[in-house]
Amino acid sequence: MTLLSVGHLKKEYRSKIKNNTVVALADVSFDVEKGEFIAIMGESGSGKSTLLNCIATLDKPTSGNIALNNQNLTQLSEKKLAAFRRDHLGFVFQDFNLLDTMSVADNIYLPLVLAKNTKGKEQKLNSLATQLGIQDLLNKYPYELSGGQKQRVAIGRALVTNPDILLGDEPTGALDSKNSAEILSLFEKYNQQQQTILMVTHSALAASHARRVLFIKDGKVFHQIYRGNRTEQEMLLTINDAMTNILGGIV
Ligand SMILES: Nc1ncnc2c1ncn2[C@@H]1O[C@H](COP(=O)(O)OP(=O)(O)OP(=O)(O)O)[C@@H](O)[C@H]1O
Repeated sequence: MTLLSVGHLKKEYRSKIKNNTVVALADVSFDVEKGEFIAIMGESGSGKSTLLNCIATLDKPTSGNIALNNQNLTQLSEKKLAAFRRDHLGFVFQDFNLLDTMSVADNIYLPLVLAKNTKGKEQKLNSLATQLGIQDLLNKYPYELSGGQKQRVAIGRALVTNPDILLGDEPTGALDSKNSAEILSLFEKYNQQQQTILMVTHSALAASHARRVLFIKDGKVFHQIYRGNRTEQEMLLTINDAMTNILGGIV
């Protein structure tokens, strides 16, 4: 079943000062099936974050369509978009974006509180905390945590509303290799439970955990690799080959 459909997406940024235009996305089209785990790769400036921000409804495309569950997001009002983000999307960022003035538990509760949907919140928190291995951190504050711990909390906050899709912008970008591996195996675990995930990354190693990798170049989807039956190691080699042969090795 198609969950997300991106059609002929174009995004131009106009510079008011220099009066020039940057085409961040020229013509991007792809579909995401429910339960997929997709990594988006491309060299710096290729438009990965722009694409993710348009899907996240944080940025407006110049033209084209984005539909989630057949609902066209490019036509929703600002007010409806805020509710849409809250109810349907989960976000994980490179720099965690936790609120330092709130405990770990309250950070995870926050999306439920904003949605006025706090029924059963303790049970949801406890279940996530067990899966994420953060039971002992719930009364701590984000500034007391390591990067890996912060990202596990951020995943809890992203998933507490059962979002249709989990969006990650370089979710392992600020982590060392051990913590990156832990976060990626959590992504894989949730994906095995049918959580749809779309993640932007520079890292071939991170992308090798995904089931499909899309390469963005010249503002378009230039190439894609399905993992199929490849092991992570085989997928990593395939991604590295693609980066060398197709993108010139500069992702
Ligand atoms: N708000 C903005 N105003 C003007 N130009 C922008 C803006 N945001 C992005 N751009 C330009 O759009 C292009 C794509 O940027 P984007 O951040 O999406 O790339 P990226 O692939 O995520 O890069 P990186 O990997 O370095 O984060 C770049 O040329 C960038 O300079």
